[in-house]
Amino acid sequence: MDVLKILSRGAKKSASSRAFEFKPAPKVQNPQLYHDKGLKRKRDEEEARFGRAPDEDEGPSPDFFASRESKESRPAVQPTVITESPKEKPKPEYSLLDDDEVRQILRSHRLKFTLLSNHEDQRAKITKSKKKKKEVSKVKAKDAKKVLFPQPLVSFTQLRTTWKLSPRLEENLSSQGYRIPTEVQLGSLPLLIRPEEAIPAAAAAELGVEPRDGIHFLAVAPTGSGKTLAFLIPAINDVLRRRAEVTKDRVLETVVVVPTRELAEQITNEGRKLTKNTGVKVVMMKRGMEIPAEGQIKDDGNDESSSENGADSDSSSGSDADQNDEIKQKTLTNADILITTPLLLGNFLKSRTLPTVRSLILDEGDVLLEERFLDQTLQIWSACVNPSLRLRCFSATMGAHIEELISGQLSTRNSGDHIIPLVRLVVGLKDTAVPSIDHKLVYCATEQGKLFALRQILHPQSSSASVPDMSLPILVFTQTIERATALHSELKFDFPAEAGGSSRIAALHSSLSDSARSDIVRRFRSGEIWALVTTDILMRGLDFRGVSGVINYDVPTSAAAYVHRVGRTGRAGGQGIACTFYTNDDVPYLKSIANVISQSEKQAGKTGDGGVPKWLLDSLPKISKEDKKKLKQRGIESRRGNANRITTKSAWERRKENNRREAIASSKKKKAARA
Ligand SMILES: Nc1ncnc2c1ncn2[C@@H]1O[C@H](COP(=O)(O)OP(=O)(O)OP(=O)(O)O)[C@@H](O)[C@H]1O
Repeated sequence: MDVLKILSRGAKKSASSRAFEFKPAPKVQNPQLYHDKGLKRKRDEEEARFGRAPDEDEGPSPDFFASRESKESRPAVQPTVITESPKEKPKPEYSLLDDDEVRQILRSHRLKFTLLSNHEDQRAKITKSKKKKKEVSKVKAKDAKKVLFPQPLVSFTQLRTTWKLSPRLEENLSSQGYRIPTEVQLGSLPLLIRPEEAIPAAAAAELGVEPRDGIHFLAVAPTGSGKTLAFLIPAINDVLRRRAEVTKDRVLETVVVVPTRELAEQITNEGRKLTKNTGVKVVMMKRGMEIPAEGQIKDDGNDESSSENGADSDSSSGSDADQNDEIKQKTLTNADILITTPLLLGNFLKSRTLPTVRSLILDEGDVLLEERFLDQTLQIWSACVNPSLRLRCFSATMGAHIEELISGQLSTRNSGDHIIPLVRLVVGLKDTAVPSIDHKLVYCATEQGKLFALRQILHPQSSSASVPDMSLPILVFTQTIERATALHSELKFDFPAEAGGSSRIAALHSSLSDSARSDIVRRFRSGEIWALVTTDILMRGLDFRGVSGVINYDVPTSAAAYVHRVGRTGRAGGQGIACTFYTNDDVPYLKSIANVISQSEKQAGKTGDGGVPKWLLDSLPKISKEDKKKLKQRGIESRRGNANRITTKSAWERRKENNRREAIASSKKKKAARA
């Protein structure tokens, strides 16, 4: 093994490996996936036009978020109050893009908005007519008319000037280094912050919708395209806006549901950065936590966004305070925004309701509405009984059945004639594509061949045509916990002591304790761990900025799983490589993955055979629906309970080899020191 080669790819500086530098993630110049140069010029003009503060002679614009002093020193301004009657709606005091400009921007960024039906009668009509094949095309034609062209966000500065975002929130965004909105942010933010302005009145009237009371929203956008900010910014702004307009009391306003605790932790951290000095509190749901009933805890006026669980903040004086203390001892979550997994909140809820929640966000919504989480997600949804509840659902993949389920659920919640529109945004041409990265399919004759190929990637000794050149850190996905553990044991002693030894590799799966999982994620983020072996537990939503590559040691069990796994690299416009090993056992199931690769390359405008040669794509067999389902549930059958096939040597042999290696290294060191 070429130790020097390994060391030169080193990670975090440590006492033992001071000489090795962690290879930084490539700088992201532009977080957008789709933009053409012609349009960029156009957008620069837009930025010049909208990215400035309003001129004085334009008159003051209403500012709900201005500090008390500045509000007092200004002449009284009538805020843009959302009035009851649509006729009385005041005109916005800023100019918006005209229809042609909007269409041009949306098209060139490949953003498509559709108004979906969530009205019982309409849905019934569509279902009925879908049965009659002849009428399907009519329905499609009718649907095509429901394309929307809402105002896009041309720059983050425009959030403040045009969309009246809280200045503190805007400051926090800016201090985090966000400059240019990504496509999904460009499309969603105006619509989620001020739908009544983002959808032109004429278009709303033509489509028969009234966005004044908000919209339900479904967004499908590539992995790593910034969906988290697209839902967090409006959620935080809603809290600030309510505090400025209605009441300062802290109530649980938004619930964000995500499939794993790692993702909950990540979103909570992101939320806390954005809410710094705003007084908005983002809390991650933990075991044993309770949510206070409305009015149980009064707002203490502190900025608690940095406290761990909300139970340890100072309280106000008097009897309320005593009562609060008592309640807080039971670790109540005194939160504005709660981030949770379905199980944690579901366990707390039982038959309770969440009457104050106005916004339910399902991040990775498709998986939350699939069999595994469906009951708990619907339980949470039903507990959100506030008539103003708005659903926001985000993912990189979204099957048609999930959209059906959402619109069906919404139609059962409609009350009277007042129907809240359901808008879908799709970024890119197809959701089953990851255009931002290089995809490689690598054939291995045997399971041992996979191990050999992985070792070649981890420790390149000679250039090999069969495996791509990948730099560390990498994520390695296996099919089961047993296989992740076995692969980790196999590779544990591969890194020499000078490079940090076995501490450079770890395995993360659901059998570990919460604290062990958090610790591994932390060490992987910091660059201490160079190769993380895991299961599908880490495939969704996790944002490890430095990850330069993903290896599918075991083939993913669906096209969606492929999209999410490989999407852990090449994020925010960065580059990455995804390498998928396959053996003869995988060939019958490879078609859907090969299709994703081919689709991704098409979207990225790549020509040639690239990751999947045409002959392979054409020759792969199609898989039946039944087999697809079975594969998703159980994985490749021959790999189940067969973790031992991963190893080539016994643990005893590996340990012996490692000891010998370490002894040689230390004697070399001693010799060098003596010389
Ligand atoms: N406007 C922006 N400019 C630069 N970087 C951004 C921008 N928006 C988000 N990012 C960064 O992009 C990365 C990916 O964002 P995020 O995790 O929200 O992606 P995602 O779309 O939710 O991905 P996934 O589908 O995998 O969950 C993060 O590191 C985030 O900080």
